[in-house]
Amino acid sequence: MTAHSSAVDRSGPRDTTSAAAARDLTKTYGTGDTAVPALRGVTADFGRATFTAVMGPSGSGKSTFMHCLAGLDRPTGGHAYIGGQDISVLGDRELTRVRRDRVGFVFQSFNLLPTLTAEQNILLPLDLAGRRADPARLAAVVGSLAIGDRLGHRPAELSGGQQQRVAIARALVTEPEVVFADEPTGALDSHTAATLLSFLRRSCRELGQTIVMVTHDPIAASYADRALLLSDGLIVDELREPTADAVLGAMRRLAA
Ligand SMILES: Nc1ncnc2c1ncn2[C@@H]1O[C@H](COP(=O)(O)OP(=O)(O)OP(=O)(O)O)[C@@H](O)[C@H]1O
Repeated sequence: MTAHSSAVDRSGPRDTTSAAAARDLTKTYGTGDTAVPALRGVTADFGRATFTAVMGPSGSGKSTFMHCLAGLDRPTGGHAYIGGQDISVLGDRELTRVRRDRVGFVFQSFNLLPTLTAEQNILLPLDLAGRRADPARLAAVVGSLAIGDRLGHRPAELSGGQQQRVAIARALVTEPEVVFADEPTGALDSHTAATLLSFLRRSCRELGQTIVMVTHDPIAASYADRALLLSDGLIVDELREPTADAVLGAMRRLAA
């Protein structure tokens, strides 16, 4: 069975236009007495051009969920789909290609290469894939992130917020099916974080980018279209157009 045909079998996402999807995803670390069930059957759809925040208490499985969905880690059971393709059945080389060509990543620590300029960092994933940048896409991403006047600078010459904007541009320029962001504002002050979250929201609206963001911060989650709440390896709540207060209330109910 090819990876493509497996995406339309009965266990596949009902809505094959989803940018990403999870079906009954499970992940257990370790075995026997030391086994830790980090995901216990997570099903979710991430529609195209939507911005979802994944929230939950520490240890609830947020990072594990993102890693399994993005092909950074392998689930123990269930299926993860990127653009309708079941990535849980892929071999290592195919999975590497999916991560390189179809997924973008933004991490708390920016992960820029210090010896490269901002522009070289942004174009690095395309260079590694032997692809050329679509000039219109590059201009749209750079314009949306307002970093046009910083392209010749190296990371050390940029503020934290500017570095994270470069990292977001690097994630967006390949036109990935989905961008996964893990605590993208965790290392930034609140004002810089707000600017960055506005950029993420705009990239969703203006560039049609699908974004899945793991965060602890109810204010960060309020920039998303939807917040999924994880607890003990399961999705236990979903908030549409979440406000920071609504997210805080849902988190408090969870803690209680
Ligand atoms: N490599 C690992 N080996 C063993 N257990 C792990 C591993 N990674 C995560 N876990 C466990 O799996 C559970 C979920 O962890 P995960 O990091 O996904 O949670 P999280 O919600 O992202 O937490 P945090 O908000 O603290 O980052 C926790 O109980 C954690 O201790």
